[in-house]
Amino acid sequence: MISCKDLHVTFNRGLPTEKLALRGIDLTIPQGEFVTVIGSNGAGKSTLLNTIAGDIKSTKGQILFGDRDVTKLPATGRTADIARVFQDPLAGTCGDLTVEENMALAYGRGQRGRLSSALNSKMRNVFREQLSRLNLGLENRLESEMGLLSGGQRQSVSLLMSALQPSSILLLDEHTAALDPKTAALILDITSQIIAEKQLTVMMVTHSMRQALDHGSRTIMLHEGKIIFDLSGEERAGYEVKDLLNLFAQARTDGEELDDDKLLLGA
Ligand SMILES: Nc1ncnc2c1ncn2[C@@H]1O[C@H](COP(=O)(O)OP(=O)(O)OP(=O)(O)O)[C@@H](O)[C@H]1O
Repeated sequence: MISCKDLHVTFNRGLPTEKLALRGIDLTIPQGEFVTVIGSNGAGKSTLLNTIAGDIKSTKGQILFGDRDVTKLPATGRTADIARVFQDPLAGTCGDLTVEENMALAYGRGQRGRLSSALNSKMRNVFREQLSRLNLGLENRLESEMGLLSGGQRQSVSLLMSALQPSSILLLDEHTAALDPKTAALILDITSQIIAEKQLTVMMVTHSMRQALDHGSRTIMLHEGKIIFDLSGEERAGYEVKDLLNLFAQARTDGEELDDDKLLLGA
């Protein structure tokens, strides 16, 4: 479970460039729930994920994993709980290492205290089996340098690496945005399979309202550092993209319109 209580983040505090990026986020995600996160540019989506991961320090409020208060814990103290996949396929893997070496690093996280990062045939079999799920032929490229793979192939491996880790939380920050539509669909499919198999608690940021409604069981929308709606259950099941746009319009009492082309075009 992830709980954020009155979470605030201010960048450049006290400077003319001060920016209130999160303004009191109250959010509880039970273990095993898959939440999609939408919002216009600069709404605070990445800041929220990065603060939960410990890369950004909150200025006020609390973050709990289950009943454990992790607010003051640095990112390194949270890596056992969290797996992440980023928008940039280069961000989650090491280009100079081979596919199997990258996967061994993720696998090693789950086997602490053992000589698990030394590659052996059992591990290679696990990696081959995982990679064959992708139907990209990567099970035959264990010894290829990661840097030689395409963006989509690399993102697929990042995702499988998150499944090899022992973590219970998966944070996906627009992880299909840089991919072509066919590869993006494949990655989303594998994402859903991994989430279901591991019963992960998931936050997936997306600019596509359609994707946000089609995946997971709950959708939140951020705007100017606040959650402006939180949809789940039957209400969400009957929603279409136009309904999300209407909700956004209703939440903006000042009549402001959504002017994020990416969000709208990615409908
Ligand atoms: N390190 C930083 N220093 C100063 N301001 C920052 C920093 N990181 C983010 N911001 C600002 O905080 C606000 C929220 O940014 P954030 O990246 O979380 O938005 P986002 O919803 O992920 O947007 P996008 O969809 O464009 O990626 C923005 O105004 C952004 O410019």
